[in-house]
Amino acid sequence: METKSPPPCPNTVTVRRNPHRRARATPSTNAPQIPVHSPSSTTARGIPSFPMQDILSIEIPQKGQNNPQPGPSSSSSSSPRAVVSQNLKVYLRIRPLLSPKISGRNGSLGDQNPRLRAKNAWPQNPAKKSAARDSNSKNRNCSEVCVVVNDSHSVKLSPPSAVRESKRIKSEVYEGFSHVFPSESSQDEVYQRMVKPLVDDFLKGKSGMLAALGPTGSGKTHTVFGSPREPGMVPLALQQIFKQSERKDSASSRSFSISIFEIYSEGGKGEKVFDLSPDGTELSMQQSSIKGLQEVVFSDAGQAESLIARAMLKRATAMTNANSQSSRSQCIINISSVANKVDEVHNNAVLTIVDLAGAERGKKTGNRGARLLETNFINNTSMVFGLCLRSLLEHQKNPKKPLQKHFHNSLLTKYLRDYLEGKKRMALILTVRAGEEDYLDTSYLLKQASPFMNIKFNGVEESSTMNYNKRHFQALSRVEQPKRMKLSSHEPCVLEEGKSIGDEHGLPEEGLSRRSDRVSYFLSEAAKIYRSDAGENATTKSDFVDGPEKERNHQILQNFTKAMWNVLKQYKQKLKMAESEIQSLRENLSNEKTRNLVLGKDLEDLRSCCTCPKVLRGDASMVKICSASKSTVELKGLGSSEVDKGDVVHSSILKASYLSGALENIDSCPRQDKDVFSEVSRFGVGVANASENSTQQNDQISDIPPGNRHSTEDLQESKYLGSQDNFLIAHVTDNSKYCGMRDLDSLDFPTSPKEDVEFSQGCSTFDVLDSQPISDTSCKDLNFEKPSRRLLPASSIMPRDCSALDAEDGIMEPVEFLGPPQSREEHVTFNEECGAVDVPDIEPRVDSSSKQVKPKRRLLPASSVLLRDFGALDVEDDLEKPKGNRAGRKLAADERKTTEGSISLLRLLRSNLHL
Ligand SMILES: Nc1ncnc2c1ncn2[C@@H]1O[C@H](COP(=O)(O)OP(=O)(O)OP(=O)(O)O)[C@@H](O)[C@H]1O
Repeated sequence: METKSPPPCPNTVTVRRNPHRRARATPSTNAPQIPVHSPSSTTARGIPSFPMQDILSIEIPQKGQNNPQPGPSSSSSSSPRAVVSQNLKVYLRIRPLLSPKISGRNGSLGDQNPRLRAKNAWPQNPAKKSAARDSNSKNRNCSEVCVVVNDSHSVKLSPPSAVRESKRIKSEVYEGFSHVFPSESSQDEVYQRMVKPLVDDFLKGKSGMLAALGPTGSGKTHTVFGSPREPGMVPLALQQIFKQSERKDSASSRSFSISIFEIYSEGGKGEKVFDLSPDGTELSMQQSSIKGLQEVVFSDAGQAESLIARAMLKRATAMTNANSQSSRSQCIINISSVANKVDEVHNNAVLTIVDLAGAERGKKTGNRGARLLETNFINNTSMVFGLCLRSLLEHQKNPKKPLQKHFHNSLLTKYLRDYLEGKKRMALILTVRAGEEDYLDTSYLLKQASPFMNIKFNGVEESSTMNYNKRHFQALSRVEQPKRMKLSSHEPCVLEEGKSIGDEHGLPEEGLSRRSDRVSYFLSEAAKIYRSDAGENATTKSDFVDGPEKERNHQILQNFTKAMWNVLKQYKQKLKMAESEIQSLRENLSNEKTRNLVLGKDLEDLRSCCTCPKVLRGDASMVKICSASKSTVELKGLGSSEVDKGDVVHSSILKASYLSGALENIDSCPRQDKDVFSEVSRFGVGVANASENSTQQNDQISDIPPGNRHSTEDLQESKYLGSQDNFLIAHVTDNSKYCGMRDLDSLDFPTSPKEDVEFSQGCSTFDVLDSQPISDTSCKDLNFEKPSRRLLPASSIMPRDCSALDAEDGIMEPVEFLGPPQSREEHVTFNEECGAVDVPDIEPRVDSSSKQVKPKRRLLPASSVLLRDFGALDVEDDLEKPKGNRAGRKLAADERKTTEGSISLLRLLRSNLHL
């Protein structure tokens, strides 16, 4: 280093990259020495100039910006709060101009060696020679060095005189560097200031990255890897890592792994990733991670260094005019901490060091062909790298400006995406050569990279810590996974655990259902989580969080746990309530069962006491007799086709449907139905049959027992007014004396359990199910004696006048069957005055259990109206009409014909009754 100040350069212009600062306070007495090369120094030789630059840099701490004071302490970032708004650290290292000795070693730089130049110089006139020597020595001082260190944070870049004069380019000052390492800086000094803080952080569990940028031959590889005599940052870092690790007791001794790979474009044909570790092969990249990358675990620095040395031998290099051993690839080294049970808190931190291939200019390197294509790849990667950082900077300046996705454009930037997007902390080391001929490269690099020092890592530390904690938690979860599975698969263990918690909190443990066990399990899990979280936080936060924050986190966790506990308590309360509800329901059920048994017994007793005919026993038939006032009386009767089963009360009364069908099939009917038929037959009433097979039925009338036969033999006409399922049939007998209840003889008894017969006005209650034939025309309370019979209240209000059922008068009530006996309730309606009997739809059915019940009850008001004045009807005409819809399928049509049928029926009645 020269001790003389250079002559003042009149054209010097200071370019400020950072905003101007205010005047500073009085400089401290121990201010750093003014750099001897300071161009701003206009003072006389020997008098140091005012250390303005240094003072400015000392007092420039901006809000939210880390103090760029040199020294390990400034960047140690021991306090995470100081790191939160840290700026990107950009260091600058100036490669020394090669001494003759060194230049001899490096032939490619021979042109820089004055001695070699002198050697190759043409023989000159001694006078001229001495003049030239003087001139050269003067110019060399100025032109040989284009970069001059202003202070530890700034440099002055001076263009070569030729360029300065021709292009009027002025000197520029680049400031704001975290530290400028002058050419005489040793590797160790660089390490101490630049890398040691990163390694310290790494050992504390924080990831970090250092990338070396610079033109080819500027000393990146030298800085990163060094040489055996001058080990670089990687070997020094490894040494520190193991030194620090060895200092700790054996219990906490940690192991580390190294992965080293390169991204290379062979002949510029496309990027490839090669694993540089022993036995490493070509790799592929997925997203931002490299698949199959070997991580070599090592236990001492020596192993690691030998691994690095072997990797360097594998790395792609080539000789160029600028560098005899120029790197042709981007090399990435990852040093990772390996999981250790004792020291889990430091897991997952990665220290990444990147040695980029130096930007090249073809003119300078002399590369051609494939080598030139490599140059393109190298320059492209450098450019993309710079674009990513520039985009990040612009995004930070103006958040509205989206972060560009430049990282997609190269594998290196893809891999380093998190760093290039400001998600992880990184540092840059710019290497430059100070030679005159390096001015353009140096200028380009400084212009490109100096703004990067304004990149901030706001909140990165926090997020880093969070990510770290998250990863740590995930790692713990992964570790704990088998344990939990084991617990869940071995329920006794879980319950035991829950038991202890239950004991602790007074939880019930006995007599609880499986749900309660689960609650206990959840409680125990919650307690476990709480305990593990509390422990984890205790260990994790102790490293990163100071008192108040720790206290706050503790509060949060405590509150969360309280809330969770409350929820669990509520759940327990609900569970208890549900259990008591279940208990009461169970009690109710048992009560009901007992009651049911008693009732069943009573029923049995009643049945055994019952003396009425079987048909009546247990039946729940109903007869509804409508009065003029529409009051209905229901007679419940009796007889159950399912008596034997004892569970369904089968009702049966009058079923004026499928008499024929029933008769024909009477033998196949259930016993009780047969009884019904026989009972009904005593009424001796001819009734219509609505079944489709009426012809057949009529043919088989002869099969009817004599006691019943008269009712069907007297059939003069059977008119089908309904379909198979819904019909109205009128039967008229010659015997005008058949009337009222006698007519019911011909009704088909439904097998449905419950049937109603409604009588119109004038009918009293009558119990159809008397075993005796009804001879009394008075329908007053047709009360058939039977123990199980129940009269509905309506019966009491029934009119006593049952003129409509005057059997003496032989008034045959039209009987309407309005539907199949689907229903267990059927109605026979006797219309007012003339007592039209409206019987609900009855379907011919032999087996009562085979069909669904479908009540269809139809009252035909039109019929009753007509009945009042049926003298006006032309009965004869209707007698000529067809006998009904035998097809019986057109339900709707049949229903429409009901009125018609009624009319016909009335006509028939009229003719029969000689009205
Ligand atoms: N600070 C330094 N002190 C002594 N020698 C150095 C220094 N920096 C670089 N050199 C030497 O300069 C030569 C080129 O350096 P190096 O290979 O590290 O450059 P580079 O930037 O990696 O170039 P490339 O990008 O082409 O790989 C090497 O021989 C190296 O030993």
